[in-house]
Amino acid sequence: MEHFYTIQGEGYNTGRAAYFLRLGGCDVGCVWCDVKESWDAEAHPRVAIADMVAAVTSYPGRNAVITGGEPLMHDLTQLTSSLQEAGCQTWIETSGAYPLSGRWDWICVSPKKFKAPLPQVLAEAHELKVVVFNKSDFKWAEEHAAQVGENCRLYLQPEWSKAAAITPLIIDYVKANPRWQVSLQTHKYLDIP
Ligand SMILES: C[S@@+](CC[C@H](N)C(=O)[O-])C[C@H]1O[C@@H](n2cnc3c(N)ncnc32)[C@H](O)[C@@H]1O
Ligand SMILES: Nc1nc2[nH]cc(C(=O)O)c2c(=O)[nH]1
Ligand code: SF4
Ligand SMILES: [Mg+2]
Repeated sequence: MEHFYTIQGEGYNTGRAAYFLRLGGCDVGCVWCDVKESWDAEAHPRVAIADMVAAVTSYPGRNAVITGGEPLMHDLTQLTSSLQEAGCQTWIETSGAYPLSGRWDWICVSPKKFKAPLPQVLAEAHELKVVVFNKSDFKWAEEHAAQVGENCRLYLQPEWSKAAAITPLIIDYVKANPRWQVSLQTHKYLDIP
């Protein structure tokens, strides 16, 4: 759908330069999704893997973030192999609703109520990033934290349109439950892509 070189704004790798490859197509249907224009895969042109890799390596950073849309609706085996052969780290942003394909250096799973994550994907996550939309989401976050591996990092991220009200609740929750960390969509505060 689009690709751009920027700073990873969210989660464990916040602040690091990364090239984002946003793949079209998602049927998860989050009411608050901040990229609804990505949902219809047919609305976006197909791009050859070699061209994606060339775009990534035309910048000095060597971190490639595959996001979407829901990137695991595509078979990512060839794309991730090609990126790694070109010397890139492969990071994914996924809801976990589809089976994992591809080879990954960092897997961020952001589970959704609208289409449940698969247990196998949660088990592989390096990072669990739960978007908090209302108070009941803290309990829901804990239910998913029980399904990840013991070294998985745990993040709570305010839903953007409710950030003013929700961020103070997240701060209190993390102070009381310190295995969780705060994740903000820092690129939106920085006004970068
Ligand atoms: C647009 S999604 C694309 C990748 C994948 N479909 C997913 O949901 O993880 C990228 C990240 O943005 C988060 N996100 C989307 N809309 C958001 C919003 N309104 N506020 C906060 N985070 C949001 C998602 O939870 C996910 O972690
Ligand atoms: N800067 C920046 N960081 C991000 N982290 C996850 C994003 C995404 O939409 O997947 C995203 C994004 O869209 N921009
Ligand atoms: S799974 Fe990701 S891309 Fe799909 S609707 Fe939800 S936030 Fe948007
Ligand atoms: Mg985004």
